[in-house]
Amino acid sequence: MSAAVPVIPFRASHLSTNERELQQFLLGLQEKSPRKYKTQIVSFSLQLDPIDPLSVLAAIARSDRTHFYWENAAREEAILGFEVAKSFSINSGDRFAKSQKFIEECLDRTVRIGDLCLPGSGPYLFCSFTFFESQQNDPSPFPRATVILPSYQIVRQKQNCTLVINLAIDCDTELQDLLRAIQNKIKAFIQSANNLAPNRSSDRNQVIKQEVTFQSLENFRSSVASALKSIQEKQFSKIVLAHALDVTSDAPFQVVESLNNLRQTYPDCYVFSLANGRGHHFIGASPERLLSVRDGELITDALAGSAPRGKNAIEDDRFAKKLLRSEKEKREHKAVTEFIAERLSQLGLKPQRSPLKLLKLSNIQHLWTPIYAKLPSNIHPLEIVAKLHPTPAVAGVPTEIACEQIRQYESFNRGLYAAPIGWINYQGNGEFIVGIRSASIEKKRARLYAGAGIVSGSDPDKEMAEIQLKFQALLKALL
Ligand SMILES: C=C(O[C@@H]1C=C(C(=O)O)C=C[C@H]1O)C(=O)O
Repeated sequence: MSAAVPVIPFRASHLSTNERELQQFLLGLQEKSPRKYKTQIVSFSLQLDPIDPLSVLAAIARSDRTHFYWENAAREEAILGFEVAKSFSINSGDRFAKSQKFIEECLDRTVRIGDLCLPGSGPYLFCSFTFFESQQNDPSPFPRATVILPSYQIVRQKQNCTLVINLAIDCDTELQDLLRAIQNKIKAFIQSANNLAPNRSSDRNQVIKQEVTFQSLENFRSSVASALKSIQEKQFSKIVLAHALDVTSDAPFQVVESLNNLRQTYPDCYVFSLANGRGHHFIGASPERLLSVRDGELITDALAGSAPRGKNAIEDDRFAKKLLRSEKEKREHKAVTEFIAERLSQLGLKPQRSPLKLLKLSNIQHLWTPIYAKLPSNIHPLEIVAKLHPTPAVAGVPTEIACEQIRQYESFNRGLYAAPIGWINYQGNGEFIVGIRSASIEKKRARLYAGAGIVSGSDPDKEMAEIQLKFQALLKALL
């Protein structure tokens, strides 16, 4: 559907002055509504004075409100979507193809108005998928596939902010009431979104830390030892085993404060939060990009092989050199690069690998190979997600056997841990990360996840130290 352009209040602060024109436009749309769809969507992009989307989240967050938050502090990019204009979720098979169909249909029924030259303008659809297509243990609070077109979306790119309002309109929609309600809501969240303080209450930190014991990690160590035996017997060559750490606090966890901590400590990671509107959150700071598509350029990261950061530059350099030279770590890493390159080639793409480098985060460093490819417009980002997930960075080699074994070894449901989470916009650009370094949160309870890749030559004690390091970093951010 082509984008019609009415008289437009391009700035959110001027919305009320142009209310009548906007209402006329929507009325015309309502009257001429094509019969193909009962409900049409109007996606309205406006310039917003610079605002921190996390402070808007602080202002609007409520346990019954769905949201999607995404930030890469180093790139000075943040995206917030909240409330639901249109959504799709399934718990059955073929989830990537069905999600793609929903997105295509949703965009087909959307009329885009406003200033579409603004960065981050037009509708974005937010997606999450569980690690496994079928869940065995307790059901996850997040379905196996969820796609949401939010009612409100704020995108910040450096100092530019864009507000997108997505309105679902059918012949019964009372336009005047709808427009008034929107204006009141926008006024309210802009007014109450103050800058966030740079955080941290050390008392709370104490409370949580005291309750956490790492005893259960013994099970992790014995799983690693047993997996190593199977690797020796050549049942598989790599497996990524994870552990879930349950933490309770005497007060509800503060999601926005935790996100604020995460973005300050991990500016190079993707900080994210998903709220399902029923009190469950999934948050984290992931260093691993499953894919990024911008104007026909695809980037995906092979990230596997780890070492701690040193206490000073000399020690750090020693750890880095050891990591870059380690045959075992390089084997673990190669399993991922080869898998990604092969899967992209199966889609007819020509992947180009960058030379091996290090990704240094504040607590850990990883072997990292960015992989690039030109992406023709007939390949949807979700087709790539379907092809790549799960990579050997979070599952193993061969994939199917590793996944079967993961189910045997891990007594918890992975849910969204290590699973694809991301967004796709109307231009076909999008980004997905792998949901690692993450926690699911419900009121006073949090479940933290951490995993490590096991190959021949892995040492159970070192793998245990690696996941302990990952847990400690997350615990610190949760306050
Ligand atoms: C599985 C996780 O991380 C993965 C495992 C890594 C490793 O074992 O070296 C490194 C990066 C990630 O691909 C996790 O953090 O939970």
